Amino acid sequence: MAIFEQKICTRATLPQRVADLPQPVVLTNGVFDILHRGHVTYLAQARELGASLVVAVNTDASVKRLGKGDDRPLNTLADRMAVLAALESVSLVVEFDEDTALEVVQEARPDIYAKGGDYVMSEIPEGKAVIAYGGKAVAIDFAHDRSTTRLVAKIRQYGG
Ligand SMILES: Nc1ncnc2c1ncn2[C@@H]1O[C@H](COP(=O)(O)OP(=O)(O)OP(=O)(O)O)[C@@H](O)[C@H]1O
Ligand SMILES: O=P(O)(O)O[C@@H]1O[C@H]([C@H](O)CO)[C@@H](O)[C@H](O)[C@@H]1O
Repeated sequence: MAIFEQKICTRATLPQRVADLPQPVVLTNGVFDILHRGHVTYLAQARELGASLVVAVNTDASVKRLGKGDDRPLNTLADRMAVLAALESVSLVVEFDEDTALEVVQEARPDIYAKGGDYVMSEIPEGKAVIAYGGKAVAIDFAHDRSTTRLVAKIRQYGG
């Protein structure tokens, strides 16, 4: 196992692993199917909001329920988590199988919850939960116009 894979933790150990991190802790969540420049810039900015960054990653079954396409995710949960764990900005990676990361937020109780600017914090369950217990919810503006879905379409167009 590569050393960075030690950043991957189970749901059962999440509260203790979060408590052991340098504080304050930022948490975000998402699919992160094919990592692109938008993602890595966004993750670096999220990490800068605090001293540690936890990334909660959708399981393959929960990605299917999001309706991004029958063939998504292209990368398995294990691969998506390993790639995220290898990033300098990321402190801890955990999976979640629910439709939203609300329960993960409630278990980890981060000081700050971050999401890309395509979400309105006061409208999503994770954002509402963090605000309710006195934490901060931050929407980070897109610095680069990129998307995994568009990358996949481009590869298919030129892939023959
Ligand atoms: N270009 C971008 N700039 C900044 N943040 C982004 C960008 N693309 C996605 N994000 C953020 O990264 C997280 C994971 O996004 P996601 O995996 O849905 O990326 P995506 O490229 O939009 O994927 P898809 O095209 O499959 O929907 C989300 O919090 C989202 O807000
Ligand atoms: O990568 P995505 O599609 O931005 O990630 C989704 O974010 C949703 C968001 O947190 C609003 O609740 C979440 O519900 C969904 O499970 C994906 O993580």
